Amino acid sequence: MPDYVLQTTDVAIHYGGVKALDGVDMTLERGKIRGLIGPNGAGKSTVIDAITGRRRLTRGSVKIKGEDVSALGVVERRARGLSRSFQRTSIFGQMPVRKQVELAAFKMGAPDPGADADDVLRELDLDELAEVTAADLGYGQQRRLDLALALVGQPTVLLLDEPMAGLSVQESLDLADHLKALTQRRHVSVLLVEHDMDVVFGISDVVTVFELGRVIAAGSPAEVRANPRVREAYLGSAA
Ligand SMILES: Nc1ncnc2c1ncn2[C@@H]1O[C@H](COP(=O)(O)OP(=O)(O)OP(=O)(O)O)[C@@H](O)[C@H]1O
Repeated sequence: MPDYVLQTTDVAIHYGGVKALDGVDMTLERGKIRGLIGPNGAGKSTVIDAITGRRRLTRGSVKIKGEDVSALGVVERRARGLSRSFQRTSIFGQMPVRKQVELAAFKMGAPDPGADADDVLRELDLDELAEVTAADLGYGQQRRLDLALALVGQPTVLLLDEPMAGLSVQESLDLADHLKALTQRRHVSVLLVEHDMDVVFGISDVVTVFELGRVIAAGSPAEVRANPRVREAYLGSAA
């Protein structure tokens, strides 16, 4: 049986009459990247909130490493190896880069927060900026700092909500390369919500396509690209 670090079964989140999610089955294998795509309002961010425990499920279950965590809160799920980044940056402007990464590592329970911070900063090419105040970083560097904050503490599963938002093409490709290398080196599994299709199809092992709160396709990037329903609903004839 595959080694699933994450599994959602029949997950539904309804807001009154709005079915933000309705019957989502999804898995994530260890060390793999699953890209989540779909039009605005399809339910991608809600899936992340369902997994982290930020939103209560109307129906269904979420498992981390085989354990049903549906009844657990955000902090308890974090302690089980779940980490996330946000669409909007979560950095503290006036604190130097290394200090806040070390603080995040400490909060995540890393045995040696300083060493963990140094490791992650090196892997993301931020080590030379360690003493710079975060507010003085360029936007692309701030997005890398966001990723560093989510990566410390050796999470098992990383949930990334539009990590490339606002980056130039070159910056996106650069961050994508780092992300791919990091998942392999750190054996972390990633759920990646991202509108940049070149990034999603370039680095994901598997891709899930959402529409109106439901999964309309899932498979390898090549399978998803070739799926007629996906081409019609989302990618357009040029895909
Ligand atoms: N708190 C809420 N109350 C009511 N409806 C909500 C709430 N949060 C989300 N929704 C609705 O749920 C649906 C899914 O929203 P969600 O933000 O998950 O989509 P998304 O795929 O992440 O979109 P985007 O790509 O624009 O970020 C939308 O119809 C949205 O309006």
